[in-house]
Amino acid sequence: MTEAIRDRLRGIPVFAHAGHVGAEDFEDSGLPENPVPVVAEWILAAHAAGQPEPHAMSLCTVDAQGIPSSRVLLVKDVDADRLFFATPADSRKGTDIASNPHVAAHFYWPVTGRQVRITGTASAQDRDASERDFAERGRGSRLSAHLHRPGPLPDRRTALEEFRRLDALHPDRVPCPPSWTLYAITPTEVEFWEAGTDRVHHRVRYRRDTAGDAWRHELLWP
Ligand SMILES: Cc1cc2nc3c(=O)[nH]c(=O)nc-3n(C[C@H](O)[C@H](O)[C@H](O)COP(=O)(O)O)c2cc1C
Repeated sequence: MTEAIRDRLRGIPVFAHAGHVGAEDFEDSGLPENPVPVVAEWILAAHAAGQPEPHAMSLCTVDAQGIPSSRVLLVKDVDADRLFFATPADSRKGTDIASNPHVAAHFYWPVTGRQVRITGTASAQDRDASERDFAERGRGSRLSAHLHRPGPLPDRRTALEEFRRLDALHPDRVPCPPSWTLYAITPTEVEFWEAGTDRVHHRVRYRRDTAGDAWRHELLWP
């Protein structure tokens, strides 16, 4: 008889690769006032430690009926206050954000044993910013952005044929689809979590006060 799934799952090691990249330093060197640039630092630290796609985050949106859904997206930029991602505005996530801007984002980097959870609001950026983002994508990504269509796909061959048709149609410049949109997430809460020895993990939560311009932080029990 094969080993029960339950036993197999419970036998998988956890935090085996956590590198403790600056684990103790994060608290001891004094916590920064603004957590947003630290998210970028943690992405880059995970990249340096060999984490594949360290800039991939899950993004949870909520539809007009209050039903949540999540998916993985790549972070395109981080500035002092915001994280940026790009997607079609008429996608499920884009439609959700249009009716409810509240989002949750999440990163987990096994190689550094860290996670970051973010809550905030998402807003569409202007056409110029969206077209600039599109222009910097690779040719394959630019072409495949034109494959985004509402409704079901009859079969996979249809998508491959359409990709070849678009490739021939746009031998040089690939136009930016009108729905392609750069979004900014403005966090109101950011929680940093780092695996600690003996499972005494580190947790620091930042929240913006009601005025929205000052960050406050506190340590949380593991
Ligand atoms: C690693 C990874 C990165 C992704 N990056 C993006 C992205 O930057 N933009 C995007 O629209 N979809 C991206 N996707 C696909 C999305 O996860 C999702 O399937 C798609 O956007 C449709 O989502 P929706 O139907 O909820 O709107 C990525 C998927 C993975 C696994």
